[in-house]
Order: sequence, then structure tokens, then C-alpha cells
Amino acid sequence: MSQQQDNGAALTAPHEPPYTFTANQGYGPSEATPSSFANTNRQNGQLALDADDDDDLDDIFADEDDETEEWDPTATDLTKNYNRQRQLQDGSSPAVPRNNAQKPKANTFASVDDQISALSKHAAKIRLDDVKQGQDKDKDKADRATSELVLDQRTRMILLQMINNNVVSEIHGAISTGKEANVYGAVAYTDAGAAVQRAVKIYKTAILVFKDRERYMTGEHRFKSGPEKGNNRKMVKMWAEKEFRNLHRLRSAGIPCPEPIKLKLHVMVMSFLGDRKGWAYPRLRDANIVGADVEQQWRSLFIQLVATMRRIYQVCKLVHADLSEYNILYHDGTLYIIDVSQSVEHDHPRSLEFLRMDIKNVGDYFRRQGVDTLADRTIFDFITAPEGTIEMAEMTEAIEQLYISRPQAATTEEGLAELEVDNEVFRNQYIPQTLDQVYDIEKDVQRVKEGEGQDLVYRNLLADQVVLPKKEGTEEQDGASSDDESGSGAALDSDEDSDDSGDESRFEKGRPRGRKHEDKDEKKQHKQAVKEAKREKRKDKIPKHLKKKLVTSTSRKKK
Ligand SMILES: Nc1ncnc2c1ncn2[C@@H]1O[C@H](COP(=O)(O)OP(=O)(O)OP(=O)(O)O)[C@@H](O)[C@H]1O
Ligand SMILES: [Mg+2]
Repeated sequence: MSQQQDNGAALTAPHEPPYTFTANQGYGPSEATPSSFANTNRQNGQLALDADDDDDLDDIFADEDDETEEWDPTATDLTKNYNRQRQLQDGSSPAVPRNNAQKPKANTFASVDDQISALSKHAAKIRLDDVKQGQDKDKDKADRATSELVLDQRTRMILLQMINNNVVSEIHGAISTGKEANVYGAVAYTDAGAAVQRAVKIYKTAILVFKDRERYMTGEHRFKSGPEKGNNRKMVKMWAEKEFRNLHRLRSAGIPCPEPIKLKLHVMVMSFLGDRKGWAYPRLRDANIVGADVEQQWRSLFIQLVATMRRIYQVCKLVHADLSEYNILYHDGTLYIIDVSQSVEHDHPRSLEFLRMDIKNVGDYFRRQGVDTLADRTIFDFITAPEGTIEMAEMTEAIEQLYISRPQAATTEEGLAELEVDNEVFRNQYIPQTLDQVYDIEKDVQRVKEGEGQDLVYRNLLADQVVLPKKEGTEEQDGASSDDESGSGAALDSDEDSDDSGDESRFEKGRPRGRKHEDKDEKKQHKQAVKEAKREKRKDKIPKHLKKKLVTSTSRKKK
């Protein structure tokens, strides 16, 4: 920070590093400003590369971020952009075309390049080619190609700066390379010289993946302005920010996950989930669970995960939205939640749909491992019930209670079949998220009054928990057997309020399409009534031929 203050002029210079590097002495203030930069407007640049303050990068790219053109991470347009920015700023070329196809021959004005060369002593510390994780060995070559792609100038600069600031000291091989992001292993050396493993996630700005992402962004209040169509870098930055914030929330709620350490544009540094040698914990999918009680271990993991999901929902107010065996790491009986960039808040119009999808993915996976799982609907109710415990140990107990209180265990063929049917019905059910989406409020109120509120898909989502216990032998939704989970909410909290039966704030939405039939009946009745009225009218009607006669006779008389 002091460097920046001491070196006020350099603070705002967009094209020069505020210091120079001297061997064995480290970084000191710049001695001379290259003449080519001398008349540059320094108001907006804020390119100072300060050891303590690295907020500058956002500003370096701020002008570019306002552009709407697509950005190709493989293109070397950065220099071109900077030349253009510079010309625009010093007024030498007010009408520079936006897409100047001509590539500059040398990086004369490229501040990023300058900064990169200023930090070149760190260059050797970025060794992305070391693909060291066994899991990925089979696709070594492709991975390397991808890791090259992801490291454009911009990213390289961010990494160098992070090294300079000792957020990380070295960046090694790819732990994972994917469609949306690459994750690299890194090491940070503490002052005491100890090595701490870190993970660096670099989001890709390639175009294809954005289509997928939009559905997670649109509609959530944190992204009110909506995704920035056509500006990939801005989008990807938002995406990274989202993951960073979501990880914070998870950590604050005590959920095992990486600790977010540093975020810079599309690069996020987090704590490393793995051993000291830099081997990452396996994904749940690859977890090698052994021992005499393997079955029991799998069952406990399932219960642990359901409880974690409830905690994420109730404490973090989030739905993961991409939860599966691929986004959970396993170590020593603990499940670590990762990849929360697409997680949404409750106010996202599709959050419940995402939750239902997560439950399905998790359930499917554990069933494949031979775990006797609970019905999706039971889990959904458990997660969304606002009353009841959010403490892990107590939640475990509550889940055990759900097993006890279910009508039929999914261990027999019959039980499994029933579970499948119920899951199928549940997965196809329409879930209203807000009262606006409730199809027929009057009818719902009526049903709640009749004590059928327990069947509500969304009975846990409204403010008042005033659903009467379901009556014996009530009609089932869509003809399916769905009475099995009527006690699921109660298992969370035995003294569930159910005295305020007349409250209209509870609306049942058990049969969303049911109203159609009722409408038909009403319409039929209405039609019938209209027909009858018309018939009555017709009785007094003068037949056409008589009417004609009358008209002509009267007109004749007038004559
Ligand atoms: N903090 C971490 N510590 C150790 N390994 C990690 C960490 N974060 C991620 N990984 C590894 O990197 C992989 C990919 O991470 P993540 O799921 O966050 O990326 P992603 O968004 O799914 O990327 P893509 O969708 O492009 O594959 C994970 O499966 C895990 O193996
Ligand atoms: Mg993932």
C-alpha cells in the first residue's frame, strides 16, 4: 500500500508498472516513466500493481468489460484493445474502429505485457503442464491443450500477481479440466516456510457454456440486472463471484467445503481439499469405501448428505443446483461440497425445481450403491421444513425417524416399486414457488380446511405452519399412493402447530391440473344454463315468416 501512496503519479498510470524489480532487492518504485506513456490520460487507468492492493485488476479491464463484443480466450487481442483504449484516451484517434483487424507488430503499449514482464521472475512458478493427479492421466494431452487455452494474458497476469502477493507461491498441474473451469493445484509458502496447498479455479470464458448458465442467473435477486448477454468476461466474473460468495456462506454455516481465499475476475483461489502432498480428495463418485461395514458407511453418508442439504437450504438459504457424486469430495467419512457457482437462493424462480433435481441425483446415486434411501418427497419435505433442527447430530436422528415412520421400507421389491412410483409422481408434480403461481387458491384453502394440507408439495414453503393432519382415507393425489410421507414433517419436530386450521395462508396444491376438470364441469353447467335461457327466449319469439308479414303489413299501412 505504501508504494502506491508514495508513488501517486504511477498509481493512475494505465500502462506502467509502478515499480521495477531489482534482483536481490525485490520491487521498488519505478525510476523512469517510458516516454510513450507520458501523455496518457491517467484518470481511469489505475494500473498500479501494488503488492498489497490488488483491486487494480478489475480496473485494468474495466473499459474492456463495457464492451459487448465476444471475447475469445485464445485470441491475442489484448494488445489491440489497449492500443485502442490508449488512443481513445489521449484523443489521438477519436474514431478508431472497434474491430481493428490489424494486429500490432510489437506490444509497445501493452500494459498487461509490461506487467507480465515486470513479474516475469514468477513465470517459472506457473507450471500448468505438470498434470499430477492420477485421475486425469488418461486425458493428459487434451488437458494440457486446454490448460494452455485457459491461460490467456489476462489470466497469466492475475496468476503472476497472486504469486507476487503470495496468495499462492507456485501453481502446478491441473487437478481437473472441464467444460466450465479448470482447477489447478497450488502451494503457498507461509512466512515460516511451511507449504500450504491451495486450489486455483480458473473459469473459462468460452461461449458454449453460457447457455447453460443463464437459467441459474436469471431471476435471482443477486443478479437482478440479469446475465450480461454478449459479454462473456463479465458473465464469467459474475459466475466466479457467485461461487466465491456461496462458498463463504457454506463455510459460515460450518458445511465442509473449500474455504474461499481470493477472487480476481475469473480466477478463484480456495483452500485445497486433499493431502499435504497435493493429492486431492476423490470425488464421491471415485471414493473407495472399504471396511467390514461398507453398507453402513454408505447409509451414513446418505444421511449426512441429506442433513447437509437441509443445512444448505435452511442456514445458507441456498440450493446447490448441481449436486451429485461429481461435486462432492470424500475423505475419511466426510462429504465436502464443492462447485457452488450455480447455486441459487430461495427466491430464484426455479430453486425448488433445482432442489428436487438435486434430491433425485443424490438418491439415484446412493440407490446405485445399494443404500435404502428415503422417497424424494420425504427428503424434499425434510429439507424445506422451516421448523425442526438444523444441527447435524439431531438431523441425523430426525432422518432415522423418517425411516421408522415410513409406511413401507424400500428394501422389498414391493417397497421399491412403490418408492419408484412415488418418486415419479413427485418429480412430475408442479411446484408453485410463490402464491402467484398457485393455481386455484380458493380450492386450496378449502382443501386445507378439510385437513388435506399435508399432501402439499410446498407445504413447508409458506410462512405459517398450520396444516391440519390429513384425514384418514383422504383421496390421493393423481391417484398415486402418496400417503406414505404424511408424518415426515412431524419427525422433525414433534410439537408441530396444527391448531390454526382456518388460516387462509396455507394453500394446498396437491392437484394442480385438477381444476381443469372442475372448470369443465362449471363450463358445462354454464353452457346448459345459457342454452335453457335461449330456449325460454325462443318461446316468445315470433317465427320469421310471421315477423316478415307483420313488418310488411305495417309498412304498407303507413303508406
Ligand atoms: N478446493 C479443491 N480442492 C481439491 N480439489 C478440488 C477443489 N475444488 C475442485 N477440485 C477438483 O476439481 C474438480 C472440478 O471442480 P469443480 O467441480 O468446482 O469445477 P467445475 O465447475 O465442475 O468444472 P467443469 O464443470 O468445467 O468440470 C473437482 O471434481 C475436484 O476434483
Ligand atoms: Mg463440478
